[in-house]
Amino acid sequence: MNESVESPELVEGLGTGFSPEPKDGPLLTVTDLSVEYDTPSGPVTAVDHVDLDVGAGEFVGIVGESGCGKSTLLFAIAQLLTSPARISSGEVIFRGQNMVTMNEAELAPVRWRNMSVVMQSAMNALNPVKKIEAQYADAMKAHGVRSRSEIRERSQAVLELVGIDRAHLNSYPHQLSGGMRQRAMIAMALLFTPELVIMDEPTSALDVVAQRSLMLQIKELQQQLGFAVIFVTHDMSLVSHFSDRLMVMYAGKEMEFGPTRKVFDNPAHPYSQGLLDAFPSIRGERVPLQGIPGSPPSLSAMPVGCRFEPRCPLRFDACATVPPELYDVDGVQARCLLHDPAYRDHAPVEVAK
Ligand SMILES: Nc1ncnc2c1ncn2[C@@H]1O[C@H](COP(=O)(O)OP(=O)(O)OP(=O)(O)O)[C@@H](O)[C@H]1O
Repeated sequence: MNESVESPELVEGLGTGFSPEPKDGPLLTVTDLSVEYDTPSGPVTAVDHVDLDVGAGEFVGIVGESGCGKSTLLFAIAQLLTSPARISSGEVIFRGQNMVTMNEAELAPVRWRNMSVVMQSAMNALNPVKKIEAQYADAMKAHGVRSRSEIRERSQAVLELVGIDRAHLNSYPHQLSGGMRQRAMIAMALLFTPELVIMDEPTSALDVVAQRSLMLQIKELQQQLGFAVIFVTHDMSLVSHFSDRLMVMYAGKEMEFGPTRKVFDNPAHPYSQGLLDAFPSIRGERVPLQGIPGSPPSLSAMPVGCRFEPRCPLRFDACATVPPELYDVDGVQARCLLHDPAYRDHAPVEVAK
């Protein structure tokens, strides 16, 4: 968690919607959350009984390969799922209220004001035929801000907060560079200084240099304004220096969840280790990269034991039949039988190449 959070009142033009006092308990508690997609051959489970908590001002990263359910989880948290997806179990308690049982009218004031979402691509999220200022104004009007001077003042403040000159309020999205567009979209998510900003790979369309600079800026804003972040990415090294805690997802389940440093320094799950080996580190020595052989299972044909078993270099017989629980490994939760006292001393079998 961030220990030195400045009051957002210090940021000119942004004064409301955020309370810097620590709250009792987590800001967000997700319990037993499952999401199903209805398909012609029956429902498939993309998010499978996931638990997650996020504290006020905390930065939580969610990593995993494509298709492991990260975006579906984010959309389920923000109550933005649309058919054929639906929440089939669980709760999303945000600021003491269960968002799963709230209707659209109840959710509307919470979204943006208290919780906002930054999508993968600004080109898809921003309206290409409207100037930035008009898009910010629409968002504020939809949340009851009527004063033109307040709208202008806030729009300028958030844009400058992300390092873009206020003159660009007059620009169309295509007149901005890719990095600026992503920044403009993040600025839009900060119009009401929410307590939680949910980010779905906001840097994925950028080159490595722009990616790094946007990450630094997100972290800086987070520390300045004190909001919590859930940040989804497939690139584990990207969140390594920014997140307080890290959740590693695979095939709809959390495989490992704990303080980022611990997960990086000593991954408790072979899948986390595989992800770490698959991406170059932003800093540090150069080592040959290794991918994880094979691909994630199909949602309609999940392995009965551990979902990672078919690809796991440390698998042993029981992994094929016994679904692992989450085990506590020195303050990190890991879903791997290697940490079950009954199997801990089990010798891994040789993996067929
Ligand atoms: N409309 C749909 N119908 C059926 N299955 C779907 C549908 N949309 C997504 N899925 C499946 O849900 C699973 C989770 O997808 P999701 O997009 O949440 O994964 P992700 O980890 O965010 O991937 P990415 O990094 O590529 O965005 C995938 O297996 C995907 O094929």
